[in-house]
Amino acid sequence: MESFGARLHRAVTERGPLCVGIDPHPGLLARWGLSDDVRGLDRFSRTVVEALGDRVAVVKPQSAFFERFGSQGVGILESTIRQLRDAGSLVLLDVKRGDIGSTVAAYAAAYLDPSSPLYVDAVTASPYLGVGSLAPMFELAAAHGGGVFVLALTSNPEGAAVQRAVTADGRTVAQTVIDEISQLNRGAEPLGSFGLVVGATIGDTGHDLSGVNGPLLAPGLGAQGGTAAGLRTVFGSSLPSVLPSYSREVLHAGPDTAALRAAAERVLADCRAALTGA
Ligand SMILES: O=c1ccn([C@@H]2O[C@H](COP(=O)(O)O)[C@@H](O)[C@H]2O)c(=O)[nH]1
Repeated sequence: MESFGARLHRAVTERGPLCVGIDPHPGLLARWGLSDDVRGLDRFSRTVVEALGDRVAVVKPQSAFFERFGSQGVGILESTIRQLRDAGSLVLLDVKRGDIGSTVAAYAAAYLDPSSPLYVDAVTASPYLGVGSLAPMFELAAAHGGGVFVLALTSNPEGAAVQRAVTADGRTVAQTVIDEISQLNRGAEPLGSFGLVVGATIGDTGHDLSGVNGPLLAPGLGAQGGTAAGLRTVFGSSLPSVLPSYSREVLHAGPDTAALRAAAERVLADCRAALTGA
């Protein structure tokens, strides 16, 4: 079974370092001339898949925007996941799950077991019940070639108070998360399957990401004020592991598929330049 890290490495090599989110905000549905209901949600998601599914390395549906329509919305999420897989992009479900270990095992079964209707390539997870509580997710991901991206230093301003608090051993909470994920990726080639979420908005915080050996998902670009040029300040020598993530910045260009593709190409060019220094 090929690992998620290896599959991600290949996707980024072939398609470029870019993740685009599917975030059907009510305002975006209106901007696209769509109704704020399941029909609008379905049209929105299909349009993004049609425009980007065959060219972007990773697509990240934001589960919240599907869940708000109940079971029908979750049904559309399931079909969006299938369409993305058929189109060839990796699917990272942004669902930020976390709980006691026995419940995490059920979340793992929901998203990382190939027999589940919501099976995806990778999920986002919250470490605030302890990184160890996520072990069932890490185990199922490893067994089936999946990935898990754990929140470390999030893009929102409120995150710092918790994530940068200093623990008894002098490390920040975020650094303890970073170090535990680094352990999981030890020796993995070409890239570990366990990633971290580090916002593109946070500036230079002095955290040590050098040992992660896994993907660093960088949301916060565009609408939240982060810039491709600023990635160097946030990630320093870890830039080659960064997977930049945009949602509204690209989605604002829709519903025209050519315009969505052009927006994705523009941000990808910015990111390539920022990540390679070219
Ligand atoms: O630290 C984080 C973690 C996750 N997100 C999610 O990414 C997208 C960002 O959307 P934009 O429109 O590009 O701002 C969204 O789904 C967030 O829930 C994040 O922003 N920051």
